[in-house]
Amino acid sequence: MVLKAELHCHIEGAASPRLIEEQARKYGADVSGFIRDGAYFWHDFTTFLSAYDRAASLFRTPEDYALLAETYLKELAAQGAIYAEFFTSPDHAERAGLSAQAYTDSLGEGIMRARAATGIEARMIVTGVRHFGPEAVEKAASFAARCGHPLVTGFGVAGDERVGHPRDFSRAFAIAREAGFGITIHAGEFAGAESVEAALDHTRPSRIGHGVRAIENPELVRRIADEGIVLEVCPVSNIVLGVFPDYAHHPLPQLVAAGCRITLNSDDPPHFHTNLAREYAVAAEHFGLNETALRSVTRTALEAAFVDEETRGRLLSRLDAQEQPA
Ligand SMILES: Nc1ncnc2[nH]cnc12
Ligand SMILES: [Zn+2]
Repeated sequence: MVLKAELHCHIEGAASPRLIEEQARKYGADVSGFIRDGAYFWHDFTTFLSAYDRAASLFRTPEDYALLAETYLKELAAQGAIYAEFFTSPDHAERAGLSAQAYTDSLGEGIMRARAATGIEARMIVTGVRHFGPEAVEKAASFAARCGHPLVTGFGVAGDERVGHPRDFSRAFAIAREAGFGITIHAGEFAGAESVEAALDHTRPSRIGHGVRAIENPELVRRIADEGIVLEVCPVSNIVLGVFPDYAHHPLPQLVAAGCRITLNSDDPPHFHTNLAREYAVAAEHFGLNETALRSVTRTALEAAFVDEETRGRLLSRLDAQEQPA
């Protein structure tokens, strides 16, 4: 099995419907508005985001979050992943009544449990939510900068790309860069190439969440390739959310052919009926990536990971060891 790595997954979006139903029973909440017959139920990006918010509201204690992170990472390790970064959202935790610090510490506890059980290495990317506004995003960046958690190594922005403009978040990203965090921003998913270009210009990320609609502007694709910006591509998410009509129209092969560095990610796995193994299988089946190409996707993820060089070295040699014929 090809060793894998995931850089783009929202921890609240990784909660299975079953876990949400358990939480709903625990807190006496009604989830019939967004879960039916054991599956998430929404019909577009806006109703997906509201299902996401409602699911997130059912994680209210440190143990809830530790269990969520531990469960997600153990499942990932079982799919052959040796490394994972996931997006955290202090805003969602605070809206559920938990402090950002307690939230982050308990997710960190889940990471340690999963690492003890499976060896998987994981880090957290604190994110601001675009449609919660610039002040909220700046607050998330300031929290990340002062939280001092050793497993928080990145800052990003997610949420509704149709709201606001990257220039609104340049101060938040300056705070995060100042603190030495890796920088990634969602762009080029529900807005076009101009949104990706603005994200590059105003937030200077080393990675872009999705970024796939950069394909609309060949100049921009060349810039991404030349600058070595890594695209956190989420193929199944893009099809299920209707960013592209089908895999035949997904630009991943063109982006790779143009020299862009890409990784494969599940984004919000149970919402899109996917997981990391499925993303790799889709890339093999629909984009013609053979085992060597899939392994180089994992290598790109490890090279682009927001992780210390010693850990990066250890992960890369695990990948290389798999390459040597037994
Ligand atoms: N695919 C996505 N795009 C933007 N924000 C998100 N939050 C969770 N999943 C997301
Ligand atoms: Zn995402």
